[in-house]
Amino acid sequence: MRKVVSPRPSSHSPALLLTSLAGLLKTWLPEQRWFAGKGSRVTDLALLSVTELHPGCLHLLVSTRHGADGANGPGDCYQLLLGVMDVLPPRLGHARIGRPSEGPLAGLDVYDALQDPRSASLLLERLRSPGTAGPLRFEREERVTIHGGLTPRLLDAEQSNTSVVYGDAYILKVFRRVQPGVNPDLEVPWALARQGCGRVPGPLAWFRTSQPQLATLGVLQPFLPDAVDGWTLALESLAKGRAFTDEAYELGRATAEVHLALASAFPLGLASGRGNRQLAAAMNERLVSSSRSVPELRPYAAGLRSAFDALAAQDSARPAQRIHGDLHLGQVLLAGERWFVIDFEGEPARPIDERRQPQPPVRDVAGMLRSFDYAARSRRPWRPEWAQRCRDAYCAGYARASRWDPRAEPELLRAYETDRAVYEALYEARHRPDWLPVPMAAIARLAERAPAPSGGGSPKPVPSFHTAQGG
Ligand SMILES: Nc1ncnc2c1ncn2[C@@H]1O[C@H](COP(=O)(O)OP(=O)(O)O)[C@@H](O)[C@H]1O
Ligand SMILES: O=P(O)(O)O[C@H]1O[C@H](CO)[C@@H](O[C@H]2O[C@H](CO)[C@@H](O)[C@H](O)[C@H]2O)[C@H](O)[C@H]1O
Repeated sequence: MRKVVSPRPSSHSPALLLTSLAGLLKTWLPEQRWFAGKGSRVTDLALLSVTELHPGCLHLLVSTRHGADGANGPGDCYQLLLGVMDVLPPRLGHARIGRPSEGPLAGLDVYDALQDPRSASLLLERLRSPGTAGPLRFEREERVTIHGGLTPRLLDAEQSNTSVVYGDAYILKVFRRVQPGVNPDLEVPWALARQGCGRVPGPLAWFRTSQPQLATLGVLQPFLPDAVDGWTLALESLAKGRAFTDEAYELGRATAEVHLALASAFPLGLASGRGNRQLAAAMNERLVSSSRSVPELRPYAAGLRSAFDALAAQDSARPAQRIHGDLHLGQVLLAGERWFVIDFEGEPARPIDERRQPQPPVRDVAGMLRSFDYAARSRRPWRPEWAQRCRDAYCAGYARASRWDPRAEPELLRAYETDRAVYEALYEARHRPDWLPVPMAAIARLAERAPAPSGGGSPKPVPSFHTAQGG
């Protein structure tokens, strides 16, 4: 008979458990979408904490170094929930990580417990009743009812984290790459909910660890059951040859409303401390460090720098505030006729302290403008005019709600779009190498192009994503 095995962490030291798990995890981790080291070998792996969540389910924080980091890189921390059984039933076959040949778990099946409905349900129960488990602490909003007994399903989305949907009521995002500090995806929606901002689903419950340092591990939010994300809608509009300008306009308005709420909820930045020269210098530094990992960027470095130089040459200092930090079409959901903004984590590769710094809101605007370009370029025929119309509508909607039209400052937009495209090139090289041609097409254009007065202009044709892939 199959049985659930309970490898009690108290009886097996992390060092001993590692003898069972190191080999398996070194193979499994690089295959995961959320692992920041696609295609490179995990060179070092250590267990930072091990907690038994329930019999047969271990909560692990592991630190890894992979080939792309180099042997002396800082390493990354990942959150894993591992199930252990003597024989995995076929219904969980897809979740199998492997069977260790040595150590305390030798001969047992180890699997990704988030894909096991039983473990996912028990996690919801933990979140419903505040308390601790070793270094883990589960907390929740006191004033809301969180229902139990809902059927869990793993979200089948291309994600940086792993999300479980319970019934049609809640969505739990389990952060995979964990960094010390309060995750902005808890901090920001929590603060916006207190502002009464109706554009963001507010957190209902969350869990964190105190070891090896304080870090947010997961957030439960209301699930918007009929919502469709902006990326899906944009691709649909392209496929059907439909305009997306009404949606883009409303999205611009929603972005500006969220920015206004963020400006009230958090302290504003010192504009003088983030003058244009400093902003441009930081962008240039990111270009230099990204070019180390993405050699494809190197031929364009001088041209890209000219975008940052143009920003540095401007006199006015930039007002700064908390922003979304990684705004794109996949981070907005249309429910009925209303846009919601989700995923305030910021750019997941950056340190949390940096992501929490006030920034000029144009950074989010640039992220969304780049996203229209991504959508237009992700299928054939490439539709630059579709992206241009979306840009104009989005900026007009933004101007309507905020009284600032991003198109009025083309140098500013070019610098921020360039910075975003450099980030995207690094992101794609690490996570989805097949997609690298998409930001690279923009890199080629931004490196050559002086900004057009409307912030638009006809980009030079470059191979589309599918052409680049040979599709
Ligand atoms: N509150 C929600 N209601 C409905 N769907 C959601 C909600 N939050 C997230 N999603 C879905 O989950 C996907 C991934 O969420 P996201 O927070 O962007 O995770 P990640 O950071 O892992 O990419 C979204 O694209 C969306 O489809
Ligand atoms: O996982 P997150 O949503 O936190 O964001 C990361 O992954 C995104 C891809 O899923 C990536 O976005 C890039 O690709 C999108 C299309 O898949 C496109 O809409 C965005 O404009 C483009 O930046 C994002 O950069 C990354 O942080």
